[in-house]
Amino acid sequence: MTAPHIALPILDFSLFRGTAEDRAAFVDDLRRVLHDDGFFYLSGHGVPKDLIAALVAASKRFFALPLAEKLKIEMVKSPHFRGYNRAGFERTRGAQDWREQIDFNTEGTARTIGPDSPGWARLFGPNQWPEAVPELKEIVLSYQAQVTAIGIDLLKAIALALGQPEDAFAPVYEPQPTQLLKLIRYPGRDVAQSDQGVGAHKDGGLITILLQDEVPGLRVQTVDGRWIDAPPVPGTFVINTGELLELATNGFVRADVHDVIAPPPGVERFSFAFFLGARYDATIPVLPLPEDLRGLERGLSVDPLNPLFREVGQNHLKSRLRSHPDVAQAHHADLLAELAEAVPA
Ligand SMILES: O=C(O)CCC(=O)C(=O)O
Ligand SMILES: [Fe+2]
Repeated sequence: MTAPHIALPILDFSLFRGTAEDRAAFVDDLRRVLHDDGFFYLSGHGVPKDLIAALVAASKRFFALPLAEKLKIEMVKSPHFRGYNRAGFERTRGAQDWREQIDFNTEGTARTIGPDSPGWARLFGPNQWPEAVPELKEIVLSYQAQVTAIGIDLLKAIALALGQPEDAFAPVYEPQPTQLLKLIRYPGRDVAQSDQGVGAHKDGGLITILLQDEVPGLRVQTVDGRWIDAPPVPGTFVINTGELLELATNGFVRADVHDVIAPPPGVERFSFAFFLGARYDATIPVLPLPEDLRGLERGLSVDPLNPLFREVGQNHLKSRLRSHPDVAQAHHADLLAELAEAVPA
């Protein structure tokens, strides 16, 4: 088998943590990549190999459990959109995604909800942890902490690349960013009822840190509309910028459309997607880019079927309600009515 062609750039994060000269070189490369590509591989990230191996192995143990065991933590039991979903139970633009997954977010306690609480206040709460794979909790919390630290460092590098002070994004993520982590298994095309592993979409947060196991399937749409493959490269993460960064930079930073094609019959694919997002009560400002970069802003592409809100909590809640109609019906029917008014079908 020949090695897959790697079309996306690879950046070495150890440079950003190195000498002043290395750091400046990393930031220069990053500026170009953010504008031209929106997606890149990150090597030299420093997350221990053992922790990654433990996460992959524990996740595979979970997905190999009998369905009844996995359903003990089914997402529909959680008003906070945490837990397990069977393949075909999540939707992108209304069409079924053929992947099973567990969603975790920042471990917390539910807020008391009153008539004046914003809808997004319902998103805070505890995760659901599988009793049958008890080690998963410690591994997930430790991995989540590691990728959060990388994401925050990357946001500092991005701020510098945009001619801002390195803490320019701190007001939207401090003291507690959202930390959505999805452990994902894509069954082969013998099980999937279409080739949609996950349908074409942009990620909604600030930055996504994706760990791929061994099977390819991720595709990215380039600025000229072509689709390119982003196969796994050992020792790297795939990084992509989300819609909040596109909003903050008036489109200087690309948030690329991407999808996942279901694997061939009999083959399963595993991936681990971490979405670092802003605080739910934050509003995304437009950064004052330096003159030379401002000339390269692309503006925002407005999709009437998927309006983007600068209010982070409202944005995130909208995407959760649409992706998980079963959870929405079971716990948030009142919010669905409001959403229908805001976004005509
Ligand atoms: O599984 C992957 O490789 C990517 C998943 C993805 O794009 C997402 O969950 O937003
Ligand atoms: Fe995505």
